[in-house]
Amino acid sequence: MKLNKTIYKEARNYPEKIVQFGEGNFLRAFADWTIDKMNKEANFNSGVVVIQPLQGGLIDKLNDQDGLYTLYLNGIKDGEVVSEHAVIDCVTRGINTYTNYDEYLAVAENPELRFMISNTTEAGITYNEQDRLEDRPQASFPGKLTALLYHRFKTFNGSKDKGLVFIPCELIEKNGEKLKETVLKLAALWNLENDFKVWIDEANTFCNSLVDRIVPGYPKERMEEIRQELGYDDDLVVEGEPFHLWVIEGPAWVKEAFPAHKVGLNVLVVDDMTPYRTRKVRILNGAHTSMVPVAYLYGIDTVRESVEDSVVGQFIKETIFEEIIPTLDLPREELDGFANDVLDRFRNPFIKHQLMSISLNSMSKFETRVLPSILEYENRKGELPKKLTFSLAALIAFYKGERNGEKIALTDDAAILEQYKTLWKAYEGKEDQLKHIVTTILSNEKIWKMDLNQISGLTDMVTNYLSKIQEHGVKNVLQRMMK
Ligand SMILES: NC(=O)c1ccc[n+]([C@@H]2O[C@H](COP(=O)([O-])OP(=O)(O)OC[C@H]3O[C@@H](n4cnc5c(N)ncnc54)[C@H](O)[C@@H]3O)[C@@H](O)[C@H]2O)c1
Ligand SMILES: O=P(O)(O)OC[C@@H](O)[C@@H](O)[C@H](O)[C@H](O)CO
Repeated sequence: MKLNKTIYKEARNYPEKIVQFGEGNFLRAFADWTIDKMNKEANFNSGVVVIQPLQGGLIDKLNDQDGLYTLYLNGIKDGEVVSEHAVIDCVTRGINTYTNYDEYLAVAENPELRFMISNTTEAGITYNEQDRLEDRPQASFPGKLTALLYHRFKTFNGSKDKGLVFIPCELIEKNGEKLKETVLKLAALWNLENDFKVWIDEANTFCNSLVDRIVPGYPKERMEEIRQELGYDDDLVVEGEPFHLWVIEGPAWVKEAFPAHKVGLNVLVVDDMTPYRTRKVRILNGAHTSMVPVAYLYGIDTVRESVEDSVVGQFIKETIFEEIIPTLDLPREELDGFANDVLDRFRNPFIKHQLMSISLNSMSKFETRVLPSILEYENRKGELPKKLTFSLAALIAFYKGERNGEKIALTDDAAILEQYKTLWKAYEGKEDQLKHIVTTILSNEKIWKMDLNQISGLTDMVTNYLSKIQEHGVKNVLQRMMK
């Protein structure tokens, strides 16, 4: 028996006021949970129409379940064990733009539409100059969005009260500003009239936002147990931790328009989210991204096991407290407190956060989440941080795509994977090739936005670590390093 509105009779029908790009785990466990709570406890009365940004995805499953799914929140909150689950019913329908483009465009014609929420990973908010207004659909998320907004602008003759409030959740700096800038760039590329650009600018509000909740996603291994507990089948069960924080940088009126504070949620509307963002991205995400290649090649599969392992755990703690925190400007006590909470969250006994799931697009994540700590450490101390540099070497080894003779299912940009494939193919155990691999990867300015070979000593240090990793394996090298 599959979860749907026939078996879940409590499900309500809400008017669609929110369009959401992305049907992934995070948005369902965080943004839609927030909306669901506001609907149920503050009469927010808003439904969410979900757009699948890529050709493949979960939209068919979502529609098969009438937009319903079960969310589990498991962890420790204020020292108490929390384990709760609920059916989220704010999603009205899902649309695949590749098969139902007209239905997609028609979303723009709804006068009640008020918000846009997105999470298309760090790879999503990009300018694609191949996109055209006539495409059905445009390849990129901003391309699709610009077409939708243009249709709205036309439908309502540029009416100023039909603009939207944008709250993107992608973990990139100034996500709202970047999205607006990309939409305007596409409007220029497509030669759309100036009035449209003015409408984008004046009738719409692009907020920047920062999200925080660990969402490992579909609890594959516990599904039999969960099915027994729920008494129905649900292909979209999603699991997250109770902790949540959503910092929205925007005008003060957004707080009333999106009244999550009224239902006691940790959703802040602020003038400047920079300190929150830097702290979270560098400490939490930075620790995740830097631990992945090290811990995975060490032979560990999950975050909790990594933190609890005596060697890898020590590596992670020293990385955070000795190499990341000293590069940040908030009071030390506050940073230490946040980092200790993060380590507790990583130890959440209920959650099996797979390192491989965090490894998605690790190259761009390393650039945004870890590289700034390396650069700032070097800037402040005049030397390179050893553990973060070791992690960079381990990352290059990780992209060889093999752990103990088994293939690693790498997921990243096709061009990056191709580059690694070519480089590692030419290696064939030749020591001098390692420096070539490192130099080539570090010089990829598309990834790093600079040539990392220019950082004094980095190429040699990474090559040296990579050479040791190749010869002895991460486990042996790390065990010696952490003695
Ligand atoms: N899972 C977490 O713990 C968590 C917590 C905070 C933030 N996030 C953020 O959420 C993002 C997604 O995480 P998730 O767990 O929902 O992953 P997911 O794999 O479940 O969902 C990914 C979503 O991004 C879309 N997408 C992927 N690449 C895209 C591209 N190039 N263009 C447009 N859309 C694209 C997919 O269609 C899908 O909707 C992460 O990259 C991260 O920025 C996740
Ligand atoms: O979700 P990603 O893939 O961008 O990054 C992996 C994790 O670092 C991330 O999901 C954190 O768990 C999250 O950002 C916590 O709020």
